[in-house]
Amino acid sequence: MDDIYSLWRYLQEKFQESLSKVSYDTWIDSAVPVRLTDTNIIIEVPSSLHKDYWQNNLMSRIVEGIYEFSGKELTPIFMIKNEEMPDIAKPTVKRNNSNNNRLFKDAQLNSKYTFDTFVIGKGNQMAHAAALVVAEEPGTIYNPLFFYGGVGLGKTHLMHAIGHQMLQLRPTAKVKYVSSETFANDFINSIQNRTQEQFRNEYRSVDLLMVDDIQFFADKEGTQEEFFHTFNALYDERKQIVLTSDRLPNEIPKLQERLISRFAWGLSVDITPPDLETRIAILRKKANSERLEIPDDTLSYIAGQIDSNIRELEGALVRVQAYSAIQGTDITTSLAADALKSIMPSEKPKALSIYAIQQAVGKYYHVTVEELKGKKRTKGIVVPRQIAMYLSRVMTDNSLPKIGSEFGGKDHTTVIHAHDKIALSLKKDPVLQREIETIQNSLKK
Ligand SMILES: Nc1ncnc2c1ncn2[C@@H]1O[C@H](COP(=O)(O)OP(=O)(O)OP(=O)(O)O)[C@@H](O)[C@H]1O
Repeated sequence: MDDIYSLWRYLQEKFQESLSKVSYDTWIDSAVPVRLTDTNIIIEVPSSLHKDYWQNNLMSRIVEGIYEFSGKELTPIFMIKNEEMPDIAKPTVKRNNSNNNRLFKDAQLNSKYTFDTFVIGKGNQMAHAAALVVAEEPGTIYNPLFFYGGVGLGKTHLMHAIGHQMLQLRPTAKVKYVSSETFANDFINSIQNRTQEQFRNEYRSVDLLMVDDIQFFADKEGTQEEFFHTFNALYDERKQIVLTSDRLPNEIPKLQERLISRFAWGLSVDITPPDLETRIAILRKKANSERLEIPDDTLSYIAGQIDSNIRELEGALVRVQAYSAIQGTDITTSLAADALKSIMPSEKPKALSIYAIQQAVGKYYHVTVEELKGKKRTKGIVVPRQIAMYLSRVMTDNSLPKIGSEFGGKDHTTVIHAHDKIALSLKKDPVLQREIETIQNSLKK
């Protein structure tokens, strides 16, 4: 047989003809042929999700392609990047989807949030791949699909992309996207207006239900109850459910156990902040779509300034664009530096107040600022209080006694103790790390 590369090129062409561009880019482009033996071809893929997809959906086509090219029957073995070579896992059993023949236009999708406009990077590769699987094979493999991660990292974008892709493949599908607040409001209105049946018909007849930011279900007992039944009805019918949150279900305070366990039935994928290359690629794509001429070094400069939140990154580009329009000059790195000067975070943002930190921590852990400042020593309050003290110490320039006094007149040694305790826990507790990162990001918004 010719070498592995000619074979691979042949397979690539074959897949290029038969797959959509986004599928090709996701599955084929990310795969690397590693070795050819008498009986196998070994292919490296980026994640277990890619491996599953290959095994479930592309297996017969690749075997066929190899046979066409070489006349040999080889079995592909998929190896996950950076992992030891695995056995061939058994493909997941697929179920059939029931048909739906209503045309549904009111999906509430943002036309800009598609797979085409989504830039894939290390932090979102797995989430993107899972999103594509779900759009193409709703209700079968990953149900529910749960995205979690910090603010402005593309969770909503991916959800909408799933909706668009599914409607493109099945124009009659009924797709519904709502924020968790909309779900809660619709439910409450249906009680007030005695239209509960209509509400249930609406939510339980969709093929794809996407609910954004479900951390806001915390504290809403009745809504959780209703969502539980909506979830069950859809799941039993093998309809796809996609959810997002800023944290994992078991980290959402006051979320019912039975919901937590159901959310774990499917796949939970986190989205982490993009690295520099991805940030540059996002800016470049955005600049191209807006037909902006921006030199590469300027894009790198902007991407280097804003590192945690893509929404802010886009905001920076808009700012630079506006600045250049006002000045009537081209966009250059020095112009970008001038435009962004006032929004650049300093080492320690001095404007941040202890009160703002108390509010952010209180909101996250569902305790009041009064409780944070009070003396109650229950665990649900003590830890958030210590976190708020810790953040006041590291994110502001306030003195220890000043911080103590802002926490209901506590001694400065209490603040030192809180700081040291949280700093120590942070070293070994990834959950706490993520929680604190989320709070810090919300303070930078
Ligand atoms: N990988 C990406 N490629 C291109 N644009 C992206 C990407 N990720 C995010 N964006 C853009 O960043 C902005 C913020 O993304 P999005 O609203 O999806 O974030 P989010 O994670 O849902 O945030 P929140 O938690 O605040 O709801 C959007 O304009 C989105 O299009």
